[in-house]
Amino acid sequence: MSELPGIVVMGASGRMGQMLIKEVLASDKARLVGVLDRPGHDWVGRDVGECMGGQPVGVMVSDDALETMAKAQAVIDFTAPAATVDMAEIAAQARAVHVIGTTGLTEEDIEKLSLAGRHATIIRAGNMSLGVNLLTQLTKKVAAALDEDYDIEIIESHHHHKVDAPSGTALMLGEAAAEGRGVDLTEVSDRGRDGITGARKRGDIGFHAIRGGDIVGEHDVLFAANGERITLRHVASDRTVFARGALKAALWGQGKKPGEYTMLDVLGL
Ligand SMILES: NC(=O)C1=CN([C@@H]2O[C@H](COP(=O)(O)OP(=O)(O)OC[C@H]3O[C@@H](n4cnc5c(N)ncnc54)[C@H](O)[C@@H]3O)[C@@H](O)[C@H]2O)C=CC1
Ligand SMILES: O=C(O)C1=N[C@H](C(=O)O)C[C@H](O)C1
Repeated sequence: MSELPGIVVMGASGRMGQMLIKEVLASDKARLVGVLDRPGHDWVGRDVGECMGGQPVGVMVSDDALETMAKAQAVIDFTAPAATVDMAEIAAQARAVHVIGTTGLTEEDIEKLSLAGRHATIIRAGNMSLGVNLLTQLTKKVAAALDEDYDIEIIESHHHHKVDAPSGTALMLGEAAAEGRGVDLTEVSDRGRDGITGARKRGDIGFHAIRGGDIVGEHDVLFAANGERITLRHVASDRTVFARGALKAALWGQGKKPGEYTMLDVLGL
């Protein structure tokens, strides 16, 4: 039997699920041992290679997470909040690393994941790309160097299918800016202004979401003062950057102690 870590991909039919399956199948460091989709999905029971329009790969789409996870060393999960919270318990039971890319999680969801993280290895990030994780560090540094004369606004753009706002990445960047400034994001966050809002409050961090077409993911962090502006920008033009990061996280997590980790840990940033 192969010694390579066995990976399960959750949300097989999704935009990210399909990217992840291709990434794992192409890897010489991991093997695809299972794929999951939600009960009732028409891919369930069929070979995932064929579902994706190619040759069979010998891995059937399942809706039975418990059974599928028994073979796995890691599960990569880019699905929806309720599915991710349910999977956290199953991954912990299976002693598999749980790599979470799902965004739109509530505080309550995050608390449940933290409970699971007491006895499981969880790696979670609203964006798994190297570029965005580096950008969080740059954002923190710039925010620390500038005072509140510089208004911080985070502008994100995504495809028209995206269901959550602000994006997970925008929230990561907001957290980084707040940390750099030494403030609590929940106290300064100003989301999507509309109507007679009054003048901008000094020290606020603003969030704005654009949704349209097939935009993969674009994020600007604007520092605007009287007389000058700085913009830090990341543009993702291909979802492979997220899939590559997620697989790296699944491999990095092998043998790590239970706990909650981020891509900063994985990338050593
Ligand atoms: N952290 C990161 O780097 C990135 C995160 N994302 C996030 O990943 C998530 C998914 O994004 P997309 O692939 O664009 O969405 P999508 O809607 O194309 O795919 C979601 C998939 O999850 C499946 N699913 C739903 N409930 C399930 C369950 N109980 N069990 C198994 N599968 C289930 C759906 O059937 C679907 O195949 C979103 O939250 C998105 O924001 C997306 C890209 C990058
Ligand atoms: O839903 C998406 O597509 C993306 N979601 C993540 C987010 O919410 O930031 C990451 C990336 O921007 C694509």
